[in-house]
Amino acid sequence: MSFTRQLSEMSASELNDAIDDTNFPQAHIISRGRNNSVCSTSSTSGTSSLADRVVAQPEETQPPSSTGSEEPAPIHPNRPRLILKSSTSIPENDGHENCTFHHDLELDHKPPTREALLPDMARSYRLLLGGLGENPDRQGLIKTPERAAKAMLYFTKGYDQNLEDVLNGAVFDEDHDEMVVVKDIEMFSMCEHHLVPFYGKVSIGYLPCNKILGLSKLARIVEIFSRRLQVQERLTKQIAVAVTQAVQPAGVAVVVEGVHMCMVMRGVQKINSKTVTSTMLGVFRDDPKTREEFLNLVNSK
Ligand SMILES: Nc1nc2c(ncn2[C@@H]2O[C@H](COP(=O)(O)OP(=O)(O)OP(=O)(O)O)[C@@H](O)[C@H]2O)c(=O)[nH]1
Ligand SMILES: [Zn+2]
Repeated sequence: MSFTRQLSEMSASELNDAIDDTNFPQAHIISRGRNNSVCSTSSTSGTSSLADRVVAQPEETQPPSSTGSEEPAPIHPNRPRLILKSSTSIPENDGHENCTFHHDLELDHKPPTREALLPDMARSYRLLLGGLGENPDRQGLIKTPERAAKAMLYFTKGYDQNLEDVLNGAVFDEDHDEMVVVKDIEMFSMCEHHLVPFYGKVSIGYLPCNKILGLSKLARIVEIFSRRLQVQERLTKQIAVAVTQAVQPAGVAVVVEGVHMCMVMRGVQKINSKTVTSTMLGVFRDDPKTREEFLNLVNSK
């Protein structure tokens, strides 16, 4: 079973199940604003040494490895590698492992590509225009159904992507044991309740265990999961789980700050409110110093 398929199929509760109980995400509130992504590496010193901030787990409490003996021994034996539980609840591959659209939305049809959906989608938009009392045949609207269908496919193009392809092998063996943070990654997503956008920024940190990830791949992971119909909480968790699957680090931290247009343009109409969600796994959850170091880096100018 490919790890890509596991993630694409997971509901929020399945993601929770996949994360070892000791690493269940906690919520933190932060607020700040910056536009550009910044990659930071931080050295640990003095009282915040690596040994201090790692909470070593006794052998018997280690989460079971999904790959068994294939896991390389960590360079730092007292740093537990964060490994997802084997996803026994995930059904076996039925030959549609790349068809994440099918799996995420639990639809019956199995389109060979999502582009094949365009004609039906365009017809639906044409009906919608009629429903609005518009004339879909007037000059300005004649191509609108097709344009809107293409736009919607773009907004949800993450359904066409999978983690393995996106990583493209850019996982490197490296004896680096300090925190890596890529912050302020722009994010555009679609609220699954109202089909209107929410947007904002994502900050990701991880503590490597012998493996590092190509930096751009963190932003690409954000794209995989933000370009779908989403809720912010699930998006946050999926990003953290994907980073865990990619490099099995000692810990992963993800903070997402989002503005939901369903709360701005309609409904409660609160134009200044922001939603902040976080997922803290491994040492980021267990060790307050590590979490604080991450949040300081995320909040620094
Ligand atoms: N938890 C969560 N809720 C979301 C997200 N995006 C939208 N929502 C909420 O989904 C809820 C849907 O509530 P409903 O009462 O069914 O729909 P509604 O009548 O349009 O609700 P209002 O937005 O309050 O007008 C609203 O409270 C939205 O704010 C999200 O990413 N996470
Ligand atoms: Zn909404």
